[in-house]
Amino acid sequence: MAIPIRFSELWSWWWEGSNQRDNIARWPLTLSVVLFMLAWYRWLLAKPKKKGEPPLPPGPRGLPLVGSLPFLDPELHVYFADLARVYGPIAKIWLGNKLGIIITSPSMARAVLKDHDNTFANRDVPAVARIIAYGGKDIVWTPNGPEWRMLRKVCVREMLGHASLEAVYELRRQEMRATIGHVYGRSSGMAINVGEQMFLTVLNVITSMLWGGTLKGEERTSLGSEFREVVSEITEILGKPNISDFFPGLARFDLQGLGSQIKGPLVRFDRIFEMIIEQRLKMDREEKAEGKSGEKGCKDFLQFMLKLKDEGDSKTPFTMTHLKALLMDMVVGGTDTTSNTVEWAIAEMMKKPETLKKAQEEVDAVVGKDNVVEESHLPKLHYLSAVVKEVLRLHPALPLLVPHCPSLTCAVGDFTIPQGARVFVNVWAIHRDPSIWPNPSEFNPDRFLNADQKWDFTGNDFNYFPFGSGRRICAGIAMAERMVMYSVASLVHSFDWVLPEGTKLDLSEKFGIVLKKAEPLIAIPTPRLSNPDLYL
Ligand code: HEM
Repeated sequence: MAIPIRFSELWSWWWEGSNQRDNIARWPLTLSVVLFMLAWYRWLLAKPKKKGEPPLPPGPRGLPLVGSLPFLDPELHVYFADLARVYGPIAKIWLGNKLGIIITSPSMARAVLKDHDNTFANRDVPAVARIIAYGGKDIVWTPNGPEWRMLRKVCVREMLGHASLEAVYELRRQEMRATIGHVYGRSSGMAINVGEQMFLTVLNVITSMLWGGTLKGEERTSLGSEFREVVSEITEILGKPNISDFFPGLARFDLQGLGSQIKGPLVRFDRIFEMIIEQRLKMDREEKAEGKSGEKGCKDFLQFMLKLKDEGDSKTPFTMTHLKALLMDMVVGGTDTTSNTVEWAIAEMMKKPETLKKAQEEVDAVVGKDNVVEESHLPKLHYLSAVVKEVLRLHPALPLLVPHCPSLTCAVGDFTIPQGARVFVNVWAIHRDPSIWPNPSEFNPDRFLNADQKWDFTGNDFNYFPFGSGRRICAGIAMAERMVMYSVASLVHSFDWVLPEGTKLDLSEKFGIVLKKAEPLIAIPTPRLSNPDLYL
């Protein structure tokens, strides 16, 4: 997804992009003049074509060619919420040559994600995402159809369903205990970066579920640090605004060079994937030779996927490209989303210490101070569950979801949404609508303890849907819910948290492919369990 920029910056990207390619600098410029004329023409004529078809939604006029790009605020979710106040719950915005539709009310969200789910369950794939996802062969970017359904089934039912997650609890437990031990080791008054710690924990959990049975010891540790580097390189490039997305006609010229930049991390990832896959195949061959194959079922998701590749449905085959693209989805899609939510939870509770105290009292009562948190305790932690829900209300990890794209021109409300538009559902703004949520900016977990209202993550209630709704709802909800709850419970049970002297808690947000804290949470942990053995 592209982040917005100011016009001066847009120009400098354009300029840099052109200069990096001296030998072709002249003809893209000429070409762009022609495209400018075409884009302007299209922009002027962009209105419903069929007689009697409802009009496009209202929205700012913008400028020829660039549309509203010069006026965008980097905090895109806030800017879109402001537009909704002027133009209403369904609005249009021109981003270069691309038509964006902004949805900002529960009823419009329902129309798009439920009533017209089949039409809108598609994506407008950003140029760099197509490259990094092996040509868009992953779950996130594959269009609605048999291939996407097959991938979803593999992922949600077979790997990220409750039964599969239960089977690999020990892996999550080991990583969580290692994190708590590591934080304890640094708890002599030293501050830690909470988000960074959690990112490492989640990454280790995900990779150990993917190929934990394949790589061991030193090899696994060194791979972990390489992964961290590559993931942050990828998220950085994915977060940059790209002229190729605003002017799809120019995409093939890759004027900013982001397409070639992302090929670097892709090659590194691919090399790692190849190496791990080769290792797993070798282990399988050895086990077969020793007559041990099929003894205990699959040891990790990689083994399961390799089996599926060889034995799967011939009508919609699961290929090696799908396998690698799924590995990429899990590693890139599951890490930042989960770790940022944990960081927000600790930060919000530190800002309102009575909530932290209440959460700690609850965990103490359920787990005891002479014990460690286990996932089996989580269903009894009602207040903590309310904390997590409230954090995801205020700071949904993907504030505009992953933009949807209608496969057909469609009427929504009194307006037309043309085929191919990029549809932003501003769940962040809906979660802060004062007509739904009293004192919406206040962090108040108690609002989720009201027994009359069943708030959950199923996406059935369009007042609250941090994981999206409909066919394209998050594929990792079960995993995310467990990991966030388990992490927050373990962190508040094991430690008290204070800020380093002289620092202030800043809760500002920063828009990006994942909504982050503008300033990382740096906090000092103090052990609160009596027995040091509980930190080993
Ligand atoms: C707190 C953590 C998380 C949040 C808030 C979150 C939220 C979301 C949202 C809002 C979407 C887009 C829904 C839409 O477009 O309508 C999404 C998609 C997705 N998420 Fe998550 N997510 C989280 C964690 C995870 C994890 C841990 C995984 C996997 C390990 C994961 C895998 C995916 C995938 C594969 C998709 C694409 C689904 C599709 O297009 O069919 N997510 N997530």
